[in-house]
Amino acid sequence: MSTILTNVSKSYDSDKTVLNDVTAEIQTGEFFVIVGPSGCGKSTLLRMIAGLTSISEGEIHIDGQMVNDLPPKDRNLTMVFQSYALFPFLSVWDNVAFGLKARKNTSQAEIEERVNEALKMVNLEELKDRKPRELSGGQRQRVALARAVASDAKICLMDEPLSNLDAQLRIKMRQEIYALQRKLGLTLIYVTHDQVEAMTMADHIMVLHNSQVQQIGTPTEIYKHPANEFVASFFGVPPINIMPAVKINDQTIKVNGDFEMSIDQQVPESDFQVGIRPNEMMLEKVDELTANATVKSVEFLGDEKIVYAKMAHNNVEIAAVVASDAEFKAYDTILVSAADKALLFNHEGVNITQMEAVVNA
Ligand SMILES: Nc1ncnc2c1ncn2[C@@H]1O[C@H](COP(=O)(O)OP(=O)(O)OP(=O)(O)O)[C@@H](O)[C@H]1O
Repeated sequence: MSTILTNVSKSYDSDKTVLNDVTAEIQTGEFFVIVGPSGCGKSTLLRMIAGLTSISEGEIHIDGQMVNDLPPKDRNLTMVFQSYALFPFLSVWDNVAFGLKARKNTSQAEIEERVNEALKMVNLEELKDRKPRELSGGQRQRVALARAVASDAKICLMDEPLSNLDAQLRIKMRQEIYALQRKLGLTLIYVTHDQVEAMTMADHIMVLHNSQVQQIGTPTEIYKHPANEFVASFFGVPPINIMPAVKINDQTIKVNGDFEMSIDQQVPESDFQVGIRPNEMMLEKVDELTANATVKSVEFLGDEKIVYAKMAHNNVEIAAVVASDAEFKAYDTILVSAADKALLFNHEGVNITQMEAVVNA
């Protein structure tokens, strides 16, 4: 019982492929997030699962049934859009009931029970007679969620449902959606361009870029073992530092011509890059002669600081997370090195790290 995409491709015009050969299996009851930069085809993929956009090549199966030619209403799924798609002239209650009424095979008593239950779940019972225009953005979002919940569909598809909300409400709604999905055991397929949303909610994440699936994995797998440079850079704030490196000897490399580190795998001969997360960078204030970088700016975040620095070679800029009491300021001359872990990428950007690299600071 799952949703299976097999070699799914999409071209809108004959020459432009928007999605190329997407294969994935989404388990029943899981929170599956599709993430990627703007225009990478996320919505298109969701709309193909929903049946709102045709499939150019490949097959989609839902619970064992090939659905390529099945109209949306027969796919037993529900969808929450960015715009919520609420009917402005219907009350909250009627908006939630709309799908059930349209199906015609649900009794009035059952409709009432389901709608009331769904409204209770999202804490909107008291506002059930209001019209959408009399609600805040977050409340409208909850109506859309209640509608999805009431429909009792097996699969719920959401396309950037939180993008219209302010930051605080987004965090709150994120928690509510997550709690609801867990409570109901919904299969939730969720599209976002926000890596934090993906990381915090997903059981599995599909990363899309350049029309292709870059990686499918749990948030931990994606963060710790990114398939390539793109995935490594997409997740993490500030992003991972990627720098060129050369081999010094079998287990020592020189990063960006600025500092050496030893790693516990056979070092590639040439032409590779190293990726170091900002919290693995180490900084030390030193005199100009010893320095290999200069501080550009410092951001104070409360518990920690982010130091942005320019390395001595290649105009490379790095970010480092340091303790909030570390005293760095713009124009300080510093010695940059790296602690603990590094990823290695070959010239095509593919992650070739065999084991975690260890630093010899
Ligand atoms: N109906 C259409 N006809 C032609 N091209 C389309 C159509 N819909 C989308 N596209 C193109 O397909 C590509 C993928 O669009 P899609 O909306 O799936 O991306 P997305 O990843 O959801 O982007 P965003 O995060 O900006 O919403 C884009 O280049 C877009 O211009």
